Amino acid sequence: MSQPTLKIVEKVLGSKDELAKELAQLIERAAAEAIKDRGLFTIGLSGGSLIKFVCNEVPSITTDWSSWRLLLCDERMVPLTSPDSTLAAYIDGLVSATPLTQQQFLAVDTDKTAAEAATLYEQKIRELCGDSSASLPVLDLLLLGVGPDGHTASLFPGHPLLGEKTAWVAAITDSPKPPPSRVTLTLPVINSARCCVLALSGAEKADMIKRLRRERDSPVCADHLPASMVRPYNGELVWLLDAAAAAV
Ligand SMILES: O=C1O[C@H](COP(=O)(O)O)[C@@H](O)[C@H](O)[C@H]1O
Repeated sequence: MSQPTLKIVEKVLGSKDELAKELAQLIERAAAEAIKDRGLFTIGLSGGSLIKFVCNEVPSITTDWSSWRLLLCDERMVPLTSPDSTLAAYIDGLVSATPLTQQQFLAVDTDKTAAEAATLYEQKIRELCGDSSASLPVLDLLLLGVGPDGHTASLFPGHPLLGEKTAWVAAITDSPKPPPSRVTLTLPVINSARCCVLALSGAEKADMIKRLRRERDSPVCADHLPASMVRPYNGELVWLLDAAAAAV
């Protein structure tokens, strides 16, 4: 059976700073559209290098901040005091620099087991979406990073979680990248979003990106890297690369 066509936009920016500015403009547009159409903007944030891109440029955009609801594409099971906490990094970078409040962020309960936290996080997203019986949520915008191994969120190459079909949020306790215990949005949730942005930067990722491009442009297969399984067929997939990452 042939796969539906995926709408892909790929942009190569000269530097990491330009990438951050492009990303901020995209977020500004997505927020304006979501708020106009639905009165709320739901945005999923990832950790790692993406945090700086978002925190450096997003505070200068024009938006109705009170209509934002921010969740995490994945979170490490560490307390907010840990330097590994993705939520803490965003609170630190965004709450003092914008009118956003900490209550607008959907926190993962990192004091629970990963399995309990995943169940609770799914409930929180169901409440946010206002439809407790929906089969999948339609989040406005997911910002995803890609690790040098091709992982995205906390979905790692060859991991059984890539086959998850029904849960919205899953626990992982054997992450190959530390810390080992995390929760993550699953592929069905990621691929139901209105827009997924992959932010790809750094020369160390260039070889992996060549492989990702090939995989992205061919039918999905079980041995593909997790980042090339990001295919929001009912929305749009945006790749933002800096020149070093895009080098062929
Ligand atoms: O561990 C993680 O890594 C990925 C990629 O991080 P990067 O620093 O290589 O960009 C990140 O997207 C994910 O959210 C995070 O938990």
